[in-house]
Amino acid sequence: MEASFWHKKWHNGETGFHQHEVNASLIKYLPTLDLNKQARLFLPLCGKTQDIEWLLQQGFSVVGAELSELAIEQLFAQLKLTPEIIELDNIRHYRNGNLDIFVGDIFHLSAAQIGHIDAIYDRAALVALPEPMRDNYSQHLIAITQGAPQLLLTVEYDQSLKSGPPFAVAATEVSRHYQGSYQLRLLTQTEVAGGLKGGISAHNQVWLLSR
Ligand SMILES: C[S@@+](CC[C@H](N)C(=O)[O-])C[C@H]1O[C@@H](n2cnc3c(N)ncnc32)[C@H](O)[C@@H]1O
Repeated sequence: MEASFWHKKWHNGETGFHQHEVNASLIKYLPTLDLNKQARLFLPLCGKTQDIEWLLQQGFSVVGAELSELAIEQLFAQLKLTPEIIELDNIRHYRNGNLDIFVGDIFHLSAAQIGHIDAIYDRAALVALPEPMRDNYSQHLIAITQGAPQLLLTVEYDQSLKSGPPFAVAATEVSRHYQGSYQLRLLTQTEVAGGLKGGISAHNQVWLLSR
């Protein structure tokens, strides 16, 4: 997906992926990461997800990466926080208290900029990217977080029936990206009620990727 695709989506308010409730799988399965109370979580391709506010309320530090500055302006407004904005090479750092958001292309974000990460929460990030980008994304994610454990949400359906995003990511693909760095555990698989757009049968999966 080109950057222009996402900028246009945010500009036109076509953000059907944005959930108005905290993600139920995050609440249910976050304890499987066995984090301490002050842990620092990374949300790649974070948008303006409500999950950020919930994680901050639990006492965690949150780090995000997002292409759209509009999304992050909306996020800080939603949180009623004023960001300090720092210009870095190729990326802009919005921060306030326990919240750090890097605005720009995640592929420009370095391990030094992101700092220590205790765990990754990937909701609608891996599945937002077309297949050729997913190989680079998964390896980059491991590299900049030193292989921090992950809670990973994926969706599986017949890709020939619909184009992404979200893209179908099968269990075999999750293994291909991550089995070299993690132990993989499928925590749950549930049918998408009513199917994806157009009623296409689909399943959501939640993975725990641990060391
Ligand atoms: C499907 S949305 C998911 C947003 C969020 N994770 C959520 O659950 O609401 C994907 C997001 O990734 C952002 N994005 C796409 N490509 C990106 C990239 N290369 N670097 C950083 N963000 C990117 C888009 O702007 C979009 O907000």
